[in-house]
Amino acid sequence: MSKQDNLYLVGLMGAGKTTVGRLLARHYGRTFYDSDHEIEARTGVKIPVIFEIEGEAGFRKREEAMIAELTHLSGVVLATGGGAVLSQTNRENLKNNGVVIYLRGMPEQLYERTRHDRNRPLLQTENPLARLQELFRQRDPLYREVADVVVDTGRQSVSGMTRALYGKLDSLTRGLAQPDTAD
Ligand SMILES: Nc1ncnc2c1ncn2[C@@H]1O[C@H](COP(=O)(O)OP(=O)(O)OP(=O)(O)O)[C@@H](O)[C@H]1O
Ligand SMILES: O=C(O)C1=C[C@@H](O)[C@@H](O)[C@H](O)C1
Ligand SMILES: [Mg+2]
Repeated sequence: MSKQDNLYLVGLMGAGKTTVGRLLARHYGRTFYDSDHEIEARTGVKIPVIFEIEGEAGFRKREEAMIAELTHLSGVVLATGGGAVLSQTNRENLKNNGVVIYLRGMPEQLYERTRHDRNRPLLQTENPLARLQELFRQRDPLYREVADVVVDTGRQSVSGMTRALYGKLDSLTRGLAQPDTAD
């Protein structure tokens, strides 16, 4: 398996990893996985319940095992959980087995996108914007460390961002990608 066989998305909560990941998978004819969804499917409960029962540390263990499993597959687009890059093992698995795309959003914008959603336990605080700012400071260097491509989500729409990505990725994955040019 070579690095070009897979595409991995990293970035903070609300960056668009799941949304953009699905579109990339369809475009390149690859199988889409979302590590958060796989963990939920495997445990039969939502992520906030895992945090409640096992704490963040318990969730991170499950996440590490899941990322290891998913980065051993070939021909996939993988949307990772926002905190996956905290683990060095995950960072190595991601860097070694796929082209890593960092969807880079600013905390203020991510706050707007996530404020009505209750499924992100780390944002269930009095001041979720301050939490996103803190997470951005901690994690931006880690996302950059693993990334082959950095895309600022800025004010771009999902479709604008995905189109810009096709151009960058086609040169990185030349010969291996099988774009479905219909979208
Ligand atoms: N570029 C964008 N412009 C506007 N809205 C966006 C953009 N990207 C994502 N969104 C919206 O933001 C919300 C969060 O996106 P999404 O769930 O894909 O993020 P995520 O990175 O997978 O987050 P998490 O790490 O929490 O799983 C969704 O409602 C999505 O439609
Ligand atoms: O940023 C994070 O640490 C998280 C992001 C989500 O994708 C989930 O993996 C979980 O809510 C933790
Ligand atoms: Mg997601």
